[in-house]
Amino acid sequence: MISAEDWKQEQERLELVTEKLQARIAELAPEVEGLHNQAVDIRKQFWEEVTVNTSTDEDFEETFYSIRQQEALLSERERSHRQRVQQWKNMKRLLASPYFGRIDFHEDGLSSTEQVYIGVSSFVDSDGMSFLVYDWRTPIASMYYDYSPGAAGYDTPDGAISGTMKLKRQYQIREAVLQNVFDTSVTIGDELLQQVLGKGADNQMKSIVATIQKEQNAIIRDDKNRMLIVQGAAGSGKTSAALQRVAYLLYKHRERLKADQIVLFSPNPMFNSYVSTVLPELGEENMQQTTFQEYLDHWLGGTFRVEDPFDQIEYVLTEASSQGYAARMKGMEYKASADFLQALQNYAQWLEQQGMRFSSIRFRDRDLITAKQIESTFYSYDPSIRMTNRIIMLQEWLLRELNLLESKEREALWVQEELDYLDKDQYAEAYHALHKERGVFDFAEQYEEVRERLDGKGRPDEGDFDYAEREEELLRRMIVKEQFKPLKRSVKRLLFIDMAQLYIQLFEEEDAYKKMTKEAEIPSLWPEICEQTKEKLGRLQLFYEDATPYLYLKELIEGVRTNTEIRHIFVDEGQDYSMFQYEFLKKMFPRARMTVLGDFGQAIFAQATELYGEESPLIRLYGEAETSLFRLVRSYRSTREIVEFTRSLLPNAKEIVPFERSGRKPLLSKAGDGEKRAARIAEHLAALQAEGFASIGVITKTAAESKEAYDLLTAQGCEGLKLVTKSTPTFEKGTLIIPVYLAKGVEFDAVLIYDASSQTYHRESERKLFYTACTRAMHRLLLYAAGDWTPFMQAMDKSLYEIEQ
Ligand SMILES: Nc1ncnc2c1ncn2[C@@H]1O[C@H](COP(=O)(O)OP(=O)(O)OP(=O)(O)O)[C@@H](O)[C@H]1O
Repeated sequence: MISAEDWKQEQERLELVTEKLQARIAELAPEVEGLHNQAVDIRKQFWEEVTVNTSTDEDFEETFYSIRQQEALLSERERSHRQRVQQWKNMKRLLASPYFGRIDFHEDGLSSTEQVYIGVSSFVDSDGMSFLVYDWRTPIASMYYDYSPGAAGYDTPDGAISGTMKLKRQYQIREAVLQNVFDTSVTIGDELLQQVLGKGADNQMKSIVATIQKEQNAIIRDDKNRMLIVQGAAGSGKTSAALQRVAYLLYKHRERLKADQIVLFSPNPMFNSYVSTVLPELGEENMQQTTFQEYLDHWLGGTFRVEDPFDQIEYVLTEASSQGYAARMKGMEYKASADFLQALQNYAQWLEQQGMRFSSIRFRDRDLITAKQIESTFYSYDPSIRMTNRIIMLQEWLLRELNLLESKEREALWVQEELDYLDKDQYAEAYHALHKERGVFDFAEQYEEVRERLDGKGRPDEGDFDYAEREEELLRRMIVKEQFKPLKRSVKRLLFIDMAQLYIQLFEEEDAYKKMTKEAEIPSLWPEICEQTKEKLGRLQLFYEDATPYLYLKELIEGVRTNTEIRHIFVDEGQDYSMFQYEFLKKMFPRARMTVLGDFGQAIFAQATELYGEESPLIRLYGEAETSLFRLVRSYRSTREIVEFTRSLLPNAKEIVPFERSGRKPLLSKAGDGEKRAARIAEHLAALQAEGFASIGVITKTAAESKEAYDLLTAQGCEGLKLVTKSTPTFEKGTLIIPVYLAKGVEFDAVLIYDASSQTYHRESERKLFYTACTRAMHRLLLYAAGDWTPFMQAMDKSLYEIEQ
């Protein structure tokens, strides 16, 4: 706490700033309102002000300029209106809590010390010079996060500034009333952070600007490289850092970066809703949010039913005893590997010489252009021309061929028959269309007449012109054209490439595969992998592990449909993406920088990628020189007791440092099975709710287990339970029953592990799954089992938990 004198001064300053804010808001209000009306008026009057006259060229030009002028006026007004509205909104947001921090900084070489108050937005006094509040993203404010009192400094576009920080202070201000003031010496926020972290979980993530830690600040502000990779322990603030980073980038590059040029790839749709309020809370618009699955569906959904990662993981977790399991697992591993990536690149090269698969272009049960013809035309092109360019040449050739075939087709018998059978309506429709073309006839007629008069001689084809004949010809043309349309459309969409066969063709016996891929390594169980892959594709379905390689191959052949608008992509839970997916994102968004955040300790999907260290292939994506690497080891989410418990579940997690916040040790409860366990859980749920925990997660391994838990607990009289499935759209507060793979990235006040027995979690591959489930807990962790505890806990130091019999 600070001295009474200091408190008084702070209170006075807060009152002063509040008054000034109110004055500014009052000043802006009518202007904001007025500007809005003005803009609306201009829009309304737009066409009245503009005189549209196109009778002569000059009139046309005048009209054109008058429209342009009005447009410019309107857009200038709208821009200024937007700016004022933004300012006004910022002031309104500041009003309740104008700042959360202050540093007193004495810059070397200057005589005075500046008091720098820091808040979510800047507020400049009416002199236009003095900053009453600095935006947390300004360079000077970075010292608040990076230094303790003493020597300090910051970078500006004009160079580094150094000096001495004389004071560092934190504030809690609510509804413009000073609640708490802390002076901090060592790290910021310990006191404030304690309070923030001690609170209950919410169904929406919160911004952390008041308590950003130094190591997180480095991630937020790093703007050097093309690629930024963060490996961070569970609860170390990766998602939080990512979102504040978006806000920082939007501020730093506000002249050229807009929120819709940033895309966040989320682990599931529910996560989108979980993080969607952070940026608006900071006064920024939300970036675009999507999942990789949405993306796959967009490109492949028209052709295949693509399995989603949740069905894939359900298979992994529940089908161990089914036939073909080992091969499928091996296939998943291989299809996500760098080896397979290389094999596909080699395959695409091989296809440049031979082996392309095309589909014949068929029309009325016959081949118009055969696959063979297409293939030989393709391979007749100069082999030094790139594959994708040759495909374009081929496409153009096909369109030309189709035009020729179309005109020949007009004489076909079926056209005559169609003509004969045109019913009244069809004929009227055709006639109507014809009418438009008739203008051309009339013009030709007039032309001939004029020419005749000028030349003073008869028309050479006089008498020959048979209108009925021309009409029939036009009708024939229309009929054929209509029928050729879908053919041309499919050529434009490159459907003459038999992509499915091209992918299937890879899954041949070993020798063939090696030949096509420059001797790629072959995984064990290859024949079975081939069988499974072909069988699935045959049913127009794709395994999740095949979807990205398939799309990747498609792009190698057809060329990439790039998106050059996007400047930043963020990948959260980045350990769950394969190198294929990264290569793909890189190709898709050629002008974007990438931020990847993840935790290899939580890699639960088959396609996992190591993010950090020598093992990480991700560093090669843009090269070491273009990559910044960060590691976060302090965990903020859970109490010390929970972190100590969870970190001993993983062999390499000893380095994880808990934030000093204490709570109860995890509780292991042996309550028996089925109803007995449900009764015990129901008891615990009631007790936790009575203690005030509003967000509770009963975490299960699979969807089936979730359903079972839901039914048994409901039968015990538990009310208001929410069963979460992969199609649950939003994350809600309350008591959720949720499979662990859907709880990625989110957190609960209390977590109950529905079944922590050795029967449920025993395979080594399930260790990370179990770890992920336990690390969702902020304040309480309770685990249940009927028989033996999972082997992951058996070697654990007994002092790390309590037991309830
Ligand atoms: N500097 C901070 N100040 C206040 N709260 C913080 C800070 N850093 C992290 N937290 C809190 O810690 C919790 C975990 O943060 P977050 O979800 O960003 O971690 P994560 O690394 O993405 O976790 P996971 O890997 O488990 O998904 C959140 O409640 C977040 O608000």
